[in-house]
Amino acid sequence: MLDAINLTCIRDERTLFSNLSFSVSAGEMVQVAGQNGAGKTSLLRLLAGLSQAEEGEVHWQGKTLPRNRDVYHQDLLWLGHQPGIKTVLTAFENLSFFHGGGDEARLWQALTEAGLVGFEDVPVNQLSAGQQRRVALARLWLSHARLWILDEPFTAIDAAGVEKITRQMVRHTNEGGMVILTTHQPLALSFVRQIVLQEAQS
Ligand SMILES: Nc1ncnc2c1ncn2[C@@H]1O[C@H](COP(=O)(O)OP(=O)(O)OP(=O)(O)O)[C@@H](O)[C@H]1O
Repeated sequence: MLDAINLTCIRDERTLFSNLSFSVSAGEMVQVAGQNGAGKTSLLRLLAGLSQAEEGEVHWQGKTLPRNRDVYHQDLLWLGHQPGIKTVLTAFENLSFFHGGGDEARLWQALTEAGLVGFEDVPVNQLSAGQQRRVALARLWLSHARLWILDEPFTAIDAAGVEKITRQMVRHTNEGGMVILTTHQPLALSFVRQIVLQEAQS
């Protein structure tokens, strides 16, 4: 279980949120919502352990992130705003880099699911914006991480791609995984819990 406990986040002398507490359990999908600049990415980065809250703590399986860092890194799949891929490498090389171990069949399955077959040998910097995003998202078909934290996964993705990624997120939660995401697109899923960040205070 992930617990956010009394989180306060201040950026540029503005309090984005304060005393924010919630928990995410196995099988849950949570959407962090709010207008541009409300603090969604800032919250996701705190949850991923990439930045520190001014106050409060994030716990994974009952322990603070600093005390549980190794386990957390194994259990977490973080896909940030930036695709986080190496643009001089091909799609296939990127996926091999993230999920080495010689299981080429799984890499090909992920490339297929992500709609990248035929483009696997093209350097990523020659792919379209949506295809580059798909290289990052292909990890959703490779990862064994229990917790997925996804910042705007649908950016630059076409409608068919959005549907496919959504199905994969549902499959993950049905198997006991957890998903925390931000998206400005409506999610056609009734069971998604929303955490709405209100307008920033000055
Ligand atoms: N490292 C930083 N230094 C200074 N200000 C920051 C930093 N990171 C974020 N901010 C500010 O915090 C506010 C919230 O940013 P954040 O990216 O969390 O918003 P968001 O809700 O994800 O927005 P969007 O919907 O546009 O992606 C913004 O006003 C931003 O300028």
